Amino acid sequence: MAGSDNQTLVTDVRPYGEGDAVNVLIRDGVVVEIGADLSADAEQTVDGRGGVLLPGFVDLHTHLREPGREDTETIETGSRAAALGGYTAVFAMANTDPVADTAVLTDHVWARGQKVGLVDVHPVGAVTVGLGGTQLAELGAMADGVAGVRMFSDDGKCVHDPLLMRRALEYARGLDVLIAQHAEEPRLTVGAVAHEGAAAARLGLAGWPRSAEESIVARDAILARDAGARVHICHASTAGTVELLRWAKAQGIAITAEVTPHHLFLDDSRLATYDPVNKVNPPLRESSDCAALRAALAEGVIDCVATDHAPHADQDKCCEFAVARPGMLGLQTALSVVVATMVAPADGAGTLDWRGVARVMSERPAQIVGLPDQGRPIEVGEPANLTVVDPDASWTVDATALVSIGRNSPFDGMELPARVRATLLRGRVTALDGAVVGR
Ligand SMILES: NC(=O)N[C@@H](CC(=O)O)C(=O)O
Repeated sequence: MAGSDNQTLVTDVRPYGEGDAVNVLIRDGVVVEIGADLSADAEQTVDGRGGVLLPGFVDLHTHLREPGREDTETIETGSRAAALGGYTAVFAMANTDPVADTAVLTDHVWARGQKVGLVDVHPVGAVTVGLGGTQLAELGAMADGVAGVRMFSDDGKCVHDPLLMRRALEYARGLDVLIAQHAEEPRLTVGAVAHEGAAAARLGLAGWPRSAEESIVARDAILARDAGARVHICHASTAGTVELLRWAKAQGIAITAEVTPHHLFLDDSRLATYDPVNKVNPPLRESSDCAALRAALAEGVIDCVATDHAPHADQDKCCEFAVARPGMLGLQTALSVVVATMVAPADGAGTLDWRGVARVMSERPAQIVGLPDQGRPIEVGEPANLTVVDPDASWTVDATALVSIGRNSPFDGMELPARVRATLLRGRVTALDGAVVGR
């Protein structure tokens, strides 16, 4: 008998990895029942045996390259990677070509993401026209558009003019939107390609000092304080940034921050091969920075994990280190890297449990941008944006098997723990056992 076509049953899962396994019934995109002996005439049943049920992941920082560089990623291929990675919402950065600095473009990105239908693709609007850093973009028009843009960033570039940043924060406060800063004082990184430290010095690579990031984090915390605005720090990468965030939060400044999976895991010892797959902005730092970032994420000084998924074409990446584009793939490996660094690290000293994973990959990101239907508790009556994780799986990353068009994964060939088994967007299965499930 055909099942009821608006119902999905997820069986034998442990919400947040706690308690006994339960079945979860979803109807019309909403969780309607959770129970041990629950059965239902559902159209689709997801066998979650042994799985941990988490709220769907939310990525505040991804590059989908459409429009302009569809040879490296499109909204469709990026959405597929997101679904396979357990994501139900992603924020697509504005550094496309043309730049997403008008409502026409941000509304287009939103509409395209909805048409693909695998993940909610929220466009990030540019702070300045063309990411030029001299003239504010029409934040209000983008916020009022169909996409309802709620986050603005010149990511890839820093809004380095302090007066312009101040104005942006003042407007953002009025519009109740978020400015996300790529913290890099450009005068301190002219020609820089790697973290300024012993490894870069040995290899003859021009250095990107920690102070380039930290000076902007400190400045923007103070500007946000005086504007009474919220500010979000993209891809925090240094131990000093952690201390500045701790200070600013203690003052009551409305500052939040993200860390990428690669900055939690990889350090500048990776540079020794000169392989440009390890080139990224901000650069891979020292192992002491990685340790500080992990501790800050566990403690909540850093709020969340964001991928900074940055696909590039072979011709832009497989070339001399100094000229290669910075950036790494992240969507399909993020959960596994978070587990490898925070939940089940090799030394056995895990600092996050599954509830903590839900906090940093789903709840906090949704709260930071104010998404009402994401990062919600797993409870009856809540929207069924959900991810089933196999905590006992292990897999070897094969960059050629990832669904992004770019192949630039620094985790290629590594064996990583845990795997996303299923992703559900408003109750509809978008990924199952490593395959995308289309509409
Ligand atoms: N994070 C990266 O290394 N790359 C980003 C932009 C940037 O921040 O340089 C990209 O768009 O490729």
